[in-house]
Amino acid sequence: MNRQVRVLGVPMDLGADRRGVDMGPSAIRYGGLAEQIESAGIDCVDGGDIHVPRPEERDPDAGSPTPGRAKFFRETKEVCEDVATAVDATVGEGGFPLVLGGDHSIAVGTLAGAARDDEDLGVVWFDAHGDFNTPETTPSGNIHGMSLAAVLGRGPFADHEWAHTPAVSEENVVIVGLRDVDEGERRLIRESEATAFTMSDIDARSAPEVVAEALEIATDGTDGIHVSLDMDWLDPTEAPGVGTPVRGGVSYREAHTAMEYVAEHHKRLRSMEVVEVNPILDQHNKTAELACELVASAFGKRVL
Ligand SMILES: NC(=[NH2+])NCCC[C@H](N)C(=O)O
Ligand SMILES: [Mn+2]
Ligand SMILES: [Mn+2]
Repeated sequence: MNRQVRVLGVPMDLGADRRGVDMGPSAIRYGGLAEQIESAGIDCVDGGDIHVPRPEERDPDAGSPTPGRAKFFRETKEVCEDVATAVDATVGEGGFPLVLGGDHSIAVGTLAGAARDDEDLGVVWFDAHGDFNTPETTPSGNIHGMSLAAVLGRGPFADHEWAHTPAVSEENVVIVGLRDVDEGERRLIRESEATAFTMSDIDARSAPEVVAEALEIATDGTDGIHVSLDMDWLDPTEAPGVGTPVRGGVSYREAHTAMEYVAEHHKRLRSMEVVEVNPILDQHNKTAELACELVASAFGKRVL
């Protein structure tokens, strides 16, 4: 990577059921983010945090297209618009936005800000989950389980300009590491043109092979790629500090190798986010520290 990295914290917990994920950005900074990025030989500045409404300022049903089925819709929109503005400015100045969550709903803002009207953007979504629910299919009403569907303009998100990012086409979207999918969400993923590599694919073919293909799909015919790293992609033994852990995730080494492959595409890399770190559920900040290490690998840090 040859650009200056600008760190942007988003202490967002509106899109998730588990309070504590709002402390993710501090935990990641405290876990040594700046040092790790600098050890990869990359210049880094901290752009501070985006404001997230306090609990007493929130209304769970305001603005939701289906009341109760997309909780904190209005507040999520406001935060994502601010994230988009900051990411857009960073990209515009030739910097590289690294967005720290917070829950995965912030991806809506990151992608809106990273995208450019006349360009196509590829997305690699490292996650145990598809985040492909819509307000019609969600079992929880939590927007972090809908963020990818929102970006793609699925269901009622089609009518919401802040969420739907037309620069991202389904054929350039790849989910990697899928192992927990809801009933209605399964149908949406199957019918979509997005590619989903499950943990079974990784078992059968190896993580490096699957990740290499995912990057190929996301870069093929696009002008840049966004990498979205949900820490629950990893096995909970490595990353216990997440709100929705699922057994059977990738190992520590597989995750590093994947990020090393990401680094090989540094010229196409437009933006990255690391989400779902919840220090309240963590063990001695292990998950946040791992997040910092993985970022360094994605930015080119190597063993030798
Ligand atoms: N970004 C995440 N951790 N998403 C978890 C989503 C869980 C579940 N599929 C839901 O819709 O609520
Ligand atoms: Mn996710
Ligand atoms: Mn997840």
